[in-house]
Amino acid sequence: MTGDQGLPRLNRGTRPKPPIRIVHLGLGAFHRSHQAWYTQHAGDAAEWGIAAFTGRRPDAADVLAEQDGVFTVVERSGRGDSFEVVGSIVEAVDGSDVGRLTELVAAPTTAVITLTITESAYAADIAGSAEGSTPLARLVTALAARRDAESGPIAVVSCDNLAENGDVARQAVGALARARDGGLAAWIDANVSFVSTSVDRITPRTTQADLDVVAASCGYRDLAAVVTEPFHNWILSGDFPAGRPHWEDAGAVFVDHIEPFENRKLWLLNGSHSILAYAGLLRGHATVAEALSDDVCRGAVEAFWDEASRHLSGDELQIPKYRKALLERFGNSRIAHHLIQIAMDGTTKLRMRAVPVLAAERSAGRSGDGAARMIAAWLAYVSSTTELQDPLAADIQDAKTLDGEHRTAALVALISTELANDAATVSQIHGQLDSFAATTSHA
Ligand SMILES: NC(=O)c1ccc[n+]([C@@H]2O[C@H](COP(=O)([O-])OP(=O)(O)OC[C@H]3O[C@@H](n4cnc5c(N)ncnc54)[C@H](O)[C@@H]3O)[C@@H](O)[C@H]2O)c1
Ligand SMILES: O=P(O)(O)OC[C@@H](O)[C@@H](O)[C@H](O)[C@H](O)CO
Repeated sequence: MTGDQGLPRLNRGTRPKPPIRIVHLGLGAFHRSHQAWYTQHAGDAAEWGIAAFTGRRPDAADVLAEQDGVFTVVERSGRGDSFEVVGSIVEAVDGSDVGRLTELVAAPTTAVITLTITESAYAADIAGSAEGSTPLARLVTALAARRDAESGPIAVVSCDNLAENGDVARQAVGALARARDGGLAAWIDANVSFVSTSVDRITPRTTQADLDVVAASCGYRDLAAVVTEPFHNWILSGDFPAGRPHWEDAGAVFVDHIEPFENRKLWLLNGSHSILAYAGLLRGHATVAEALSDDVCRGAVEAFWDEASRHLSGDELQIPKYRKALLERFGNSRIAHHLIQIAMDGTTKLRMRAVPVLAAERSAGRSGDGAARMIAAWLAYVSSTTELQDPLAADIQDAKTLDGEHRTAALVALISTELANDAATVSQIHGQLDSFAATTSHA
């Protein structure tokens, strides 16, 4: 029992309600701590309201709608918490309400569509979603309405942890549009700008304990609060043909070439997160901070970083400083970032976090042992559990019916067929399976 039942519920009160000019798909914790926060901190925030749609369930929209869209961002550092009410989301909608999505995307006043639909949602859509119930299928329906309304060009901004996320979104949306109507695909090609971004702000799932802290500290009940680290970063590359908020006022950076920044973040931060997730869970840890304090996990992270750093060139990347900052961010034990959350959807994530580094090291004539160990940790982890959330969960279970190196090859194939076809790489990964837990069985 939280003891906060007598407190008033957070509501908008006299806070301004900017007009909707941004539509967001994937109303999760990260959208609230990142894009909504940046929009609130733009100098022209009064002109930019967000209508945010959930992905699979209405819950987050229901809770936020009860608060007229406002919520608390708790910035949690090693020293303490600070609280800020964010009001940039002005409408929270159940994602299944395609009518409202269509209406908003078709409006000429809407200029930007942002996405945090998870990495797997792009692949699922590429595979085809005839029933139109996935976020990108809904987006294509809404873009068709924008074309019909002659409301002009618009920007789609992927904020998911994917390499070249703008291009991935373009291809997925394009494939879906072509399957429906070639004319629509051509219109999208000519009128929709797909912006690539690198997004960063560690934001774990909110817990009841977090909500209790907000109630005790702020004197109101907020069921949509998010807890995040003070650090925030947003690098964007691409055009905004209908305008955008002045996000640079909040620290966003616009660049011509995003790839080095994307790789730095995806490999050094997300890659090491994956190592800590699988190795840490195998070794009995629950959070990032706990896993990092284990020398075996920390050693695996450092070895992977050494390899990845060789393929991240350019003074502007400031790799030593970035690595040092990551150790501090991961070590913030006041943020309970649960490894089990990071461990989800491993097949999709490792394709971007381990495979490119392993391939680059191999091409340079080195072993790529650090990257191979990330894959080995994933393999050992999926072998040790039946509770998996992964788009290829059924294939993982099938592969687990095999033994020894056959099993390893079958599991590696779910991440990269090229690696799986290379017997030396399969043996290399197989040989590392016991790196993290002697008790795990891979027979
Ligand atoms: N949380 C972070 O620290 C963080 C940081 C950087 C980037 N991101 C990116 O943001 C994404 C979302 O993170 P979050 O913390 O908000 O997660 P979340 O679980 O809180 O929210 C994700 C949203 O996407 C929807 N969704 C999830 N899977 C879906 C699917 N397969 N199809 C359709 N909709 C789906 C959910 O319903 C929800 O609306 C991540 O996958 C990642 O790509 C997160
Ligand atoms: O969000 P995911 O599931 O892609 O990855 C899990 C974490 O690595 C990720 O959320 C990081 O915390 C985040 O990318 C930091 O900005």
